[in-house]
Amino acid sequence: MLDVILVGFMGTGKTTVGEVLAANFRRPQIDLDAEIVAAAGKSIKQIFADSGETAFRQLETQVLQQAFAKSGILSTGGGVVESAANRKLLQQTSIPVIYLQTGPAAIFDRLKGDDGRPLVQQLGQAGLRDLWQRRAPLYQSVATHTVTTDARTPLQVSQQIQQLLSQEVVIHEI
Ligand SMILES: Nc1ncnc2c1ncn2[C@@H]1O[C@H](COP(=O)(O)OP(=O)(O)O)[C@@H](O)[C@H]1O
Ligand SMILES: O=C(O)C1=C[C@@H](OP(=O)(O)O)[C@@H](O)[C@H](O)C1
Ligand SMILES: [Mg+2]
Repeated sequence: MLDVILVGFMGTGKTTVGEVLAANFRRPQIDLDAEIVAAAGKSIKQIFADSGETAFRQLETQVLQQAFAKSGILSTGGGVVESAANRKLLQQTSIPVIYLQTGPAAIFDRLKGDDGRPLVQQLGQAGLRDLWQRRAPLYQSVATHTVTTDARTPLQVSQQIQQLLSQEVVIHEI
């Protein structure tokens, strides 16, 4: 069974924090982007270039569905909430869904030199901000908890998630 699912915009730290949590809990990390790359046999940039975003989203939904049969820490990609079917899966699960929330300025700062995210290049800073505004309520709609990351290191974010998860267990035990 999955322990926790991380959602949030690009650059909020889902992959990095997922790695820390996986190491701390001694659990596997499942990163949807890595699963997509493995399934397609090419990079995300190349999938977007060869087949377009729609094809990428289809693969993303497939690997999300498959991930629910696995164990560990699930790091999603920022666009996973674009699909209503994906949102339904995330809303219906009993697994905690943590929204890593970071403001657009900090996100752009983290990603401006990044070459692996096609949408960062396509949209630029203003376009990313618009996408952030449009997606923010979608992340809220699937999340059981929200953790802000602007002024926190990945280690601090992980510690806060661990604290939330330990409270979660206590609540279930009561
Ligand atoms: N809390 C944080 N503070 C500062 N930089 C961060 C933080 N979390 C992640 N980063 C950096 O932001 C970039 C994107 O992180 P990543 O984990 O790939 O995000 P995501 O998977 O959400 O897109 C990386 O360079 C990472 O080191
Ligand atoms: O937000 C998005 O639409 C995307 C986010 C990326 O994952 P990260 O959120 O891990 O960067 C990756 O799936 C792809 O570049 C598209
Ligand atoms: Mg990631």
